[in-house]
Amino acid sequence: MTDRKSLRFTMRDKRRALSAEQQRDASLMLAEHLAAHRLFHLARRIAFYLPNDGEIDLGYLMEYAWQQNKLCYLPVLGPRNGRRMWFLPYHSDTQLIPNRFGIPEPVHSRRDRLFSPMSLDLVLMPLVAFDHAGNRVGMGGGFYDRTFGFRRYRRHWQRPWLLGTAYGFQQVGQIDRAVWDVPLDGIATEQGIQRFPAHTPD
Ligand SMILES: Nc1nc2c(c(=O)[nH]1)N(C=O)[C@@H](CNc1ccc(C(=O)N[C@@H](CCC(=O)O)C(=O)O)cc1)CN2
Ligand SMILES: Nc1ncnc2c1ncn2[C@@H]1O[C@H](COP(=O)(O)OP(=O)(O)OP(=O)(O)O)[C@@H](O)[C@H]1O
Repeated sequence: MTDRKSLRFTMRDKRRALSAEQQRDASLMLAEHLAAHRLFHLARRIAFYLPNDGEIDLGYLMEYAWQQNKLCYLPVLGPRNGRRMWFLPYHSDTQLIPNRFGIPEPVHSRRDRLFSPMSLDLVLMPLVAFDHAGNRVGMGGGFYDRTFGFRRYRRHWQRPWLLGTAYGFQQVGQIDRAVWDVPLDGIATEQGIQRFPAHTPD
């Protein structure tokens, strides 16, 4: 097994092994950190995800975002060969259907894919492991990297801001950056938020 593969394996196991109480406590703490953060306040259109495979749950933060009249979005997978994602609005009455990985996503038609991921202000990105420099290992599909690849070429308009969300224990020593990896602007865990200032406005 390659390093990346075995890292995915151990971290995903660890994530799934958390008790319901540990998961809830961490999710609440994460929501408190993010709700108090400037990037969250400045953002109007925010991409969330529904937790899968033991991922840290953004549900509490999403409730708060709705109360604040922010627009919340969820990823939907594009055609199988493209491996790109689109983002669809998500309200409490949005109809969901499981995608090919069993993760619920908003029911939609092709026309709904007109909303560009470029129009988002803030993207909360699930991840499997991260390091001190903001390098990230995801589930291995390359979906986030492909969808937000344009951020690697944007010099002045640095949106959407890309914030990884994870449990603190998902931090590891060092992850090699692949050429297609999109650098994160920060990482939020139940322990707090780390920013990588080279990529964010001050
Ligand atoms: N909550 C959440 N939603 C998300 C993602 C995510 O990481 N988390 N994604 C981020 O990219 C996209 C989905 N990507 C995924 C990629 C792989 C697997 C997965 O479980 N793979 C299985 C084998 C898959 C199969 O062929 O059936 C595995 O590795 O065990 C799941 C989601 C979009 N939505
Ligand atoms: N922008 C891109 N263009 C072409 N191929 C890409 C791009 N981004 C990723 N890939 C391909 O996708 C595969 C998976 O990438 P990687 O292992 O970095 O996924 P990941 O970051 O763990 O997953 P995700 O982004 O879905 O969370 C890689 O083997 C790579 O070939």
